[in-house]
Amino acid sequence: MNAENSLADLACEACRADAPKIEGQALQEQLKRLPAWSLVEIDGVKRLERVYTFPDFSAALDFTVKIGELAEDANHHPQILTEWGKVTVHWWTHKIKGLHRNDFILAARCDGVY
Ligand SMILES: C[C@H](O)[C@H](O)[C@H]1CNC2=NC(N)=NC(=O)C2=N1
Repeated sequence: MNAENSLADLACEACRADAPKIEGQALQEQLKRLPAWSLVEIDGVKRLERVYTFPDFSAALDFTVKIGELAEDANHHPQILTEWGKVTVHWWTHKIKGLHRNDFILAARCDGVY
């Protein structure tokens, strides 16, 4: 069982506006558990990013629906860009304008349905 799978199995917690952001060394440690993901910063907000590739638009759309369903199940939602052959997913926690443990859990769950 690799670290990524155990990450996907963790429970998401209801995120509060005063929840601590994951930053610094803790952020680097969590990133190691998501080798296919990158850390990006857009408009001053750190996010997790992965680009998934597919044979066509239909497969990309099917994956998009799966991501939407796991997001709804967790009440934690990504930004998704769906294109022909590509789905770009960004995770961050809007309430804290940064990264929360939930974002790492959901990113791992996305990998689980890819
Ligand atoms: C009211 C609802 O629970 C909140 O707006 C949830 C919905 N999904 C969410 N998703 C993400 N990524 N961040 C949030 O802060 C967030 N908040």
